[in-house]
Amino acid sequence: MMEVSMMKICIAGAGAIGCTLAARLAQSGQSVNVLARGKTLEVLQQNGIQLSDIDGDYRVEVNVSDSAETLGHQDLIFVCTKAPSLTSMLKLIQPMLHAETIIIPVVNGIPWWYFQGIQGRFAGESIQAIDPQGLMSRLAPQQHLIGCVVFITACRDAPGVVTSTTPHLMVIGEIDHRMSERLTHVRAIIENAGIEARAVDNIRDYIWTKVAANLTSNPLSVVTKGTLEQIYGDTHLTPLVRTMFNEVLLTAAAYSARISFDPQTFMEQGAEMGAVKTSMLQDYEEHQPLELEAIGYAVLELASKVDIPMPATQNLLALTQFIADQCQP
Ligand SMILES: NC(=O)C1=CN([C@@H]2O[C@H](COP(=O)(O)OP(=O)(O)OC[C@H]3O[C@@H](n4cnc5c(N)ncnc54)[C@H](OP(=O)(O)O)[C@@H]3O)[C@@H](O)[C@H]2O)C=CC1
Ligand SMILES: CC(C)(CO)C(=O)C(=O)O
Repeated sequence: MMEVSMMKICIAGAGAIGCTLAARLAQSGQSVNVLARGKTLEVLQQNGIQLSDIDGDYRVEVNVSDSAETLGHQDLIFVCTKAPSLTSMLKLIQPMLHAETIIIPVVNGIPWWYFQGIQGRFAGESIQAIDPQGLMSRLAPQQHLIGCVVFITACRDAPGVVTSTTPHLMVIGEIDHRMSERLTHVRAIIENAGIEARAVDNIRDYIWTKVAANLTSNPLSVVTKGTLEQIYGDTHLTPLVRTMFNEVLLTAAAYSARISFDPQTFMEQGAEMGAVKTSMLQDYEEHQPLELEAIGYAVLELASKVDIPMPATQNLLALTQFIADQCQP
């Protein structure tokens, strides 16, 4: 393990991704604070975090609280909630911020800060689907943010107990595309925790890549209850998936994003992942809110700004929304 200088680190949200990160960071010698609640808070206080991943099994102690005031000022906060909980978590972490605090949202979908930190036609605009009042931008101002795309597959078996069966990769980038010293430092901290970490000057390209994957599989999985092998392999579904890929790739291209895969190869690899349920199908089955705004409606909004029609995606999102609404208590 190489030497990296210590930072005061907090994981805000102790679910599948949060526990994976917290355990790996704590295992690497970082002192990790965790902001958690309810049953997870109790379990973490009593037993710590139990993680099984491809490198082994860990049980780690972490300093955990449901009070940001108690945890105090932090240098680095990984916000690890589902997209619908992001605003409330950004409110909760306010007491932990100091002038130099870095906030890394580890959340799927188009981020609220998409038009911040860059020039161009839409510079500084809010995304209505995610942050209509600009509240998130006020709670987590641009200078605190580093963007992130997470390629970790993790499952919370029980509160504080997480299994992950794939290699870990996190891509991080400044939202204004600078290769800053703090970016290098954070990359080293993540890498030192045994998670492959890439520091990039084009984080939005990675965001589009991940959104394309999520948008073509997650909503359709809720409608069909299909697994990844069915969505990307069943000939009844693949024409629709291909059409949605084309729509999202055209939109990404209109924002000059370079996507690093071709749809055919991606679909073949997706089908090979087997009987995997998407996270959105899992949320649906657990009656949790779906990440439709960040993964779906935000993309439609971006498409309409540049006059790209996305009829197949739009129809599928409407269908998904209808099904999700039936399941609300
Ligand atoms: N899991 C995966 O394999 C992958 C996930 N992602 C993305 O990463 C993000 C995080 O996902 P994941 O870890 O799976 O989500 P989880 O639902 O497992 O975890 C979210 C955690 O946030 C906690 N939380 C939410 N609001 C609060 C709050 N106000 N106070 C305290 N805790 C709070 C939840 O607590 P509680 O349990 O009490 O509700 C939960 O423990 C999502 O955007 C997801 O799409 C990306 C790639 C893969
Ligand atoms: C497995 C994958 C890539 C499917 O979109 C995913 O990230 C999810 O389930 O949310």
